[in-house]
Amino acid sequence: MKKRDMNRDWIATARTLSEALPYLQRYDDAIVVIKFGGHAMGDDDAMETFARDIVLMRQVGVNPVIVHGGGPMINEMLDKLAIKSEFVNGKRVTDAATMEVVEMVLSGRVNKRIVQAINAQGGRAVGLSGKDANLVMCDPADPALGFVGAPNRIDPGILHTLFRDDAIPVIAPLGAGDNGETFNINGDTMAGAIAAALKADRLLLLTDVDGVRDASGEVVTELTADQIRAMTTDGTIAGGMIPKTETALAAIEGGVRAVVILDGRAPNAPLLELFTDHGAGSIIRRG
Ligand SMILES: Nc1ncnc2c1ncn2[C@@H]1O[C@H](COP(=O)(O)OP(=O)(O)O)[C@@H](O)[C@H]1O
Ligand SMILES: CC(=O)N[C@@H](CCC(=O)OP(=O)(O)O)C(=O)O
Repeated sequence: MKKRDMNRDWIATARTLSEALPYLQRYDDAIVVIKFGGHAMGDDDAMETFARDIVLMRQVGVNPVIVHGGGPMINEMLDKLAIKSEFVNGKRVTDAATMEVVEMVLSGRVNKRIVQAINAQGGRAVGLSGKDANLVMCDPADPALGFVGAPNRIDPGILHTLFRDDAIPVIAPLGAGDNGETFNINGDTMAGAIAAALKADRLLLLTDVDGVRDASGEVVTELTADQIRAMTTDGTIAGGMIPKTETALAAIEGGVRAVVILDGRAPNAPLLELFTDHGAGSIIRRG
């Protein structure tokens, strides 16, 4: 069995504290940005487990930052309102009416659900979007996509303030434009941009597969930038995995130490990744 695939259930393994200590020390005061995608969110039990993991991370000295998605929840609300929606290269074409719904669902329902789940586990989560404290300013990504934003200026000051106050930032992927517009940002893009601005120690992209798979379907546990480019060119990396691997490369380029693509539905996935030798998913390292 490959190292990173081994025994996923770390909690059940009943490690002794002395075994766990080196990992805890390694991540003391580390900044770990976690992208929590709509497909990874699952039911209330999955949300509770995720929230418990995040609170534990904070308790052992990590500074977690959650950047969430919510694509499926936006789709559901657009359907109810009979607003049609389409994606181009993994990004939602966003007109003014769609933008209103996107903001309502992400900043309202999804953001507050995560905040509440973390706080119910004893954490101090604070919900915000890229519009708060000028965290993320955007340019239009592409005129054909409407109000889809490309982050151009990030001011992570508010996040450092929250770290000092023992709070856990939970960020909805929206940004502000220079002319008062609201922009919709792909969750992976947002997480990568924030991780780069913070020069994070780790960016965890939680998704609904156990890592990046090769042509034979095996998870590649360690990936290089060259491998990613080759696998994208030959079509092995496709669909929703393209924005993730692109985000990973951009984040590494921007100063993030390592990016991991892993299954957010697996119990305790973020803890397994940080606090075991075998880790979880596919890792892309800087340098
Ligand atoms: N090489 C690959 N390895 C793993 N998943 C891949 C690969 N190529 C494409 N995919 C697809 O990418 C999906 C993950 O992207 P997406 O559905 O957008 O995730 P999320 O909603 O979590 O952001 C996987 O479920 C899988 O169908
Ligand atoms: C521009 C763009 O596509 N924005 C996304 C934002 C939410 C998101 O990224 O959600 P997941 O991570 O759950 O896919 C959208 O409108 O769906």
